[in-house]
Amino acid sequence: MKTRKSCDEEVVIGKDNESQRWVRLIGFPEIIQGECRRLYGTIQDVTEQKRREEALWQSEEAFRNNFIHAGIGMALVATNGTWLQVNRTLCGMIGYAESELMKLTFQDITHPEDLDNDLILLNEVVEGKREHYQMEKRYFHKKGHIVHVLLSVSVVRNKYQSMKNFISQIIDISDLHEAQRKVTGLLRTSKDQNKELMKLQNQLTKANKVLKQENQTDPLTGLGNRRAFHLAINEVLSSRRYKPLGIAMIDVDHFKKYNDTYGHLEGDLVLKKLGNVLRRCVREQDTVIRFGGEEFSVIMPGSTLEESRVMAERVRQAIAEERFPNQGITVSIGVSSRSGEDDIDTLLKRADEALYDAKANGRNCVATELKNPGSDNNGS
Ligand SMILES: Nc1nc2c(ncn2[C@@H]2O[C@H](COP(=O)(O)OP(=O)(O)OP(=O)(O)O)[C@@H](O)[C@H]2O)c(=O)[nH]1
Repeated sequence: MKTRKSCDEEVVIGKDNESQRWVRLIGFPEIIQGECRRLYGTIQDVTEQKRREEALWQSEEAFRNNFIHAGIGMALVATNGTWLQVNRTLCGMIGYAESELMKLTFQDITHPEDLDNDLILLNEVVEGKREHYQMEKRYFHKKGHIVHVLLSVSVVRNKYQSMKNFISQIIDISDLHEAQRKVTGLLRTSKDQNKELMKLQNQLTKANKVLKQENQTDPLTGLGNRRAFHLAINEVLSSRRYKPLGIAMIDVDHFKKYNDTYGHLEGDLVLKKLGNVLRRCVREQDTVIRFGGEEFSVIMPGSTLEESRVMAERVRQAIAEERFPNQGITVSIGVSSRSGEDDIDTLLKRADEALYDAKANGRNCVATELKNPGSDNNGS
């Protein structure tokens, strides 16, 4: 009233915090003869509006503080890629001063191999297909080296929902990337080493197999040797499949004389050929062994004494009918068959005794074990 001017002010009324309110005072003085006689005006309660403004200010202040002091890189980026605002962490991460970075776009410092993917995703945000995207990408540091980052981009809109710019959060994952690279390298190396190890192991297994084979094979005839005989017998005895087990011991007749007459090498040829005849005569489940010298053996799983005798007779006949160089060859055969829980030695001893009998009976014949003649095991 004293100044005689109109007023428009916002003031606080009320005594304490709880009752205090903001009001807007608008007044016009009525001046008559230079004197202010009356005052027209309005008083509007603007407390809510004031509170909203305060909340907005506080939220902006919080965002600003977060942005500036964030431990990760943060930037506001224009839709054309220009940096609008960057924080200190981002500048430190890629080695640029704030003023230098503001003259660039994100495209300028992005690795060319990552740029297309980044632009595709950004475009999807511009087209409204997505509000946000995240990707791993590479920036070039000002000094030229690569910085691996995890980038998260969100759109910032104005109050009319139009796109204003983008806000980017950028985390330096170079250390993680390096660790990953080392782990991958180590895995590859250990994979290569494993491969090499497997190869060596395979070679070793093959070599062992060959060695084992050689260890159990008679080099002259290619038949199993005495070692193979014991392994084969043990295998049969440990299996419950075949209860009866026939053994034939086969010995060449007058072989000394053959050797003396035609020479040892010719004798070898006879032994070789005998091996082939034996192989030809036996069944699939039987095993032919060169027991030693001019002595062979046939293991007949599942064969009773009589079945073994029949088999032995077939062998004897086949050999007697076979054409050998120089002269015909005959063999004497002793047969035994497992009865009860006979062990190998007992079985062999009985077959040997039968062989002795065959020789004594004039050779070129088959004799069966004499002991326990009634023990022909029929497998039941
Ligand atoms: N060529 C050759 N002869 C062998 C081999 N092993 C053993 N002999 C011979 O086989 C002969 C066996 O002779 P003997 O044990 O007297 O028996 P045999 O002359 O066959 O007489 P009987 O068995 O009684 O019919 C010996 O002359 C041995 O040298 C071999 O690998 N090669």
